[in-house]
Amino acid sequence: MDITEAIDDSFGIEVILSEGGKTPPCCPHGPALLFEKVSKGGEKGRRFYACSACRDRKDCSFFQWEHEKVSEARLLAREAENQLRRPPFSQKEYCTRFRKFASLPPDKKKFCQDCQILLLPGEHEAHTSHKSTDVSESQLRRPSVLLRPLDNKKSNAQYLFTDRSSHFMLDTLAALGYRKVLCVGTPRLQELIKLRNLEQKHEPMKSLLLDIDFRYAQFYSQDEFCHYNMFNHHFFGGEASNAVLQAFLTESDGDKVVMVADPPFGGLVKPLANTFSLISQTWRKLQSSDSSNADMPMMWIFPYFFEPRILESFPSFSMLDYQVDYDNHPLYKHGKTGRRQSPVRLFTNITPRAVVLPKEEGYRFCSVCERYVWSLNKHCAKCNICPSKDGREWKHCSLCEKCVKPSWKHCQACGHCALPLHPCGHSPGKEGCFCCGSLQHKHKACPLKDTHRINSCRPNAKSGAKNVSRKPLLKRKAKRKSGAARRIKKAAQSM
Ligand SMILES: C[S@@+](CC[C@H](N)C(=O)[O-])C[C@H]1O[C@@H](n2cnc3c(N)ncnc32)[C@H](O)[C@@H]1O
Ligand SMILES: [Zn+2]
Ligand SMILES: [Zn+2]
Ligand SMILES: [Zn+2]
Ligand SMILES: [Zn+2]
Ligand SMILES: [Zn+2]
Ligand SMILES: [Zn+2]
Repeated sequence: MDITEAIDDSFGIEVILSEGGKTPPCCPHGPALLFEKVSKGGEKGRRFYACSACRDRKDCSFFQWEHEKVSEARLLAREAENQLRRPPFSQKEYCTRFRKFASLPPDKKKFCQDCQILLLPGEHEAHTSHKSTDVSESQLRRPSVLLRPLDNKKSNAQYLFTDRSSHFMLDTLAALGYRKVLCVGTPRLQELIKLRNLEQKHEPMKSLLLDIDFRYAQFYSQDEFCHYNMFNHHFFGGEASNAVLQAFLTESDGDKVVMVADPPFGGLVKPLANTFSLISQTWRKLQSSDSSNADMPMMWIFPYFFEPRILESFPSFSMLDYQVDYDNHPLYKHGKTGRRQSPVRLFTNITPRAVVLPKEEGYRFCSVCERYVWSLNKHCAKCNICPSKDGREWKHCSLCEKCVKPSWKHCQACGHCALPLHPCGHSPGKEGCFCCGSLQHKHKACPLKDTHRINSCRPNAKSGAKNVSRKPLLKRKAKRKSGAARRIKKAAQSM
């Protein structure tokens, strides 16, 4: 039995976080997450453990029923597999290697494209049949350019910030007085911070990168990089890495710290929120007593249609109108220049009016909402908000008494606004409640609403809950959208 079979006949999957003190089994990505099947009637199904980080079982096939007895032989095989998938060097060894590499003459500085590793002199021979390239000083300072972005659509596609977006974020954080940036899954931001320090034009900033991609370990010292899984707050380097985080979060000499996280798109909100809360708690414990109630300043970069779910976990967060865009993503471009506007936004507990969005890019300040908004996001006097979420100009419907997407029309039969081609008359929706499957009510009225909170409530039967990828969502007219893509698109439409 594997995860696909386990969820094949199911209606939905829910993540169960920390119930009691049971230690979860480990896959190569650290402690597995506990999931629960939810069937159409809303009955709870069997619980099982699966990998926290991989949404494709080709990347990690770990599966175990909650109360399954696992034989000694299987445990040993598992441990062997976990060992096999560890990085070839420890962080300390990577640092020593880097120092050696940096001191090599320019013509000896080689990088193996196939193995994605910096080569030391004695190692060239073993890579002669591989494609290797020279590494310049400036390339060594830009690992996110040197390394091939991971493009595994299902588990870990690496989308790197454009200069526009990364400079905007860094300038904003610097202007707000932050001197330490905890970079969770944001290697390009960390790189920019280090480059900026070299210019010696600004007050120096410190950064610590936490990322699952251990190729980055080659370029950073032990207090600059930790091999980390943000879905279970797992440090592959154990206690030593945890100590690095603690030291970083300690605000000595008034160095204010902020976290910036850009998780993979299909990442489950609930475990991510749990991780960010744990980081905030660690930060709080390290503060002087006067900030014992404060929350750690955070920016969580995620698509706008996850707003309800993020706010459910972090009610003090606001979604900003700023459109984050990516270099290696042709469709996720800013405003008018790209084929589409990027749906990726900043969610933050920093006061929105303090985050000044650039006027020259088309943002303006709304004095009523006290935040910067996108030019097409016009303030509605009736709703008394700037209502647009997706960057388009929304319009007020007096019957619904709220602003709706420009493409929506008020439907008399349904009694609310919807896309002109919606499955009309099937109120509360042809597919009923997306939480428990009942056709009698909508999610809002679902009696199980508070018990069934998962990122994407209902997986497509075949593709499974974990098949959430970043790319398919972007292809508006993809021939056949994955279950996840359909779901996320639906989430976007229902907003
Ligand atoms: C969408 S990319 C964001 C990159 C960012 N925009 C930048 O330019 O620096 C997601 C990042 O999270 C990392 N990542 C993916 N899964 C992760 C996990 N389970 N734990 C920690 N990091 C992860 C990836 O290696 C990648 O660097
Ligand atoms: Zn795994
Ligand atoms: Zn090689
Ligand atoms: Zn407004
Ligand atoms: Zn309105
Ligand atoms: Zn309406
Ligand atoms: Zn209708």
